Amino acid sequence: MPTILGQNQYGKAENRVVKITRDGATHHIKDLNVSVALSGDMDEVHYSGSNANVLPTDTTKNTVYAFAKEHGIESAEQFGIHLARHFVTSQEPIHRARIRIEEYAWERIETSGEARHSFVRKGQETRLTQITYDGERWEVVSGLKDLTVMNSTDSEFRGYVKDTYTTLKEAYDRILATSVSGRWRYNWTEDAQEMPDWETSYEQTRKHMLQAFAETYSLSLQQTLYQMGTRIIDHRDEIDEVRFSLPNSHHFLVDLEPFGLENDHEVYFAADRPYGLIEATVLRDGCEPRIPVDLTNL
Ligand SMILES: O=c1[nH]c(=O)c2[nH]c(=O)[nH]c2[nH]1
Repeated sequence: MPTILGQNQYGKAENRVVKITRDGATHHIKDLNVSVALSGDMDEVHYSGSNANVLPTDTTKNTVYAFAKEHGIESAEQFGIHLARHFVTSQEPIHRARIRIEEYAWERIETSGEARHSFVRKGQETRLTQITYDGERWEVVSGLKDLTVMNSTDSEFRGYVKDTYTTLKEAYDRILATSVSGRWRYNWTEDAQEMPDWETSYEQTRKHMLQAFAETYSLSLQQTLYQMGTRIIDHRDEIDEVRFSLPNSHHFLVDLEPFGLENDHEVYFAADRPYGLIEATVLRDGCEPRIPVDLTNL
């Protein structure tokens, strides 16, 4: 049966680009997911396998990252227009470019200090609680999940163990990003104490967690986690135990040198997996750990 080629397009999908613009101590962030689809004179690559008209999808990816540096990201629309025009006008066989962009919104975490490089993703988190009562004892464990936060500086990771399989380069200034899953256990007992104001307790616990994340100069995510837990225990008398499960959402600096561009901690590739997973409980001294080790069981 003879066949003919119908509509076709190709390109690199879901290029996760994070652009940090540093204005002194105030950083600005643009976080995009950019998909490129090109079409034009592409019959031959399908019919005979000739790649003579094919700009590699790998190149379309590099272009996204290089343009983030060269032209900046003022808006997703402006960035998409730039890219689409580039592919169609610079490559004769390419007649049409479709650039799809998802943009993730970030809000600044306000802190008491001068630094303005900490952000929380908008509209993401889910608040949780679990209440257990056996006729005698109450246990209230509350928490949250999917609270995504980022520090665009003030994070290092170095001085770690190096064995035969270690290739990781020491980081002196990296992005620290995570999606917080946390649970905290209340010490409330019916007879002994007035009931906490649960709404205020949640708001304040969340606030201390975010501020500790923002204000800790991080030597590891483990250290940041411990600071977040400690800040809660120190400020909230009604809480005896905090457990966190923190994925380390890796952001890799993109090598723009092959394009003659310097990347001074500006353009990052946001990887979704694999990720480090850092988990720990922080306890008020003398209290028993009761939050399960695996938070998915709660
Ligand atoms: O904060 C970190 N803690 C680690 O244990 C670790 N391991 C790693 O490869 N990167 C990091 N980062």
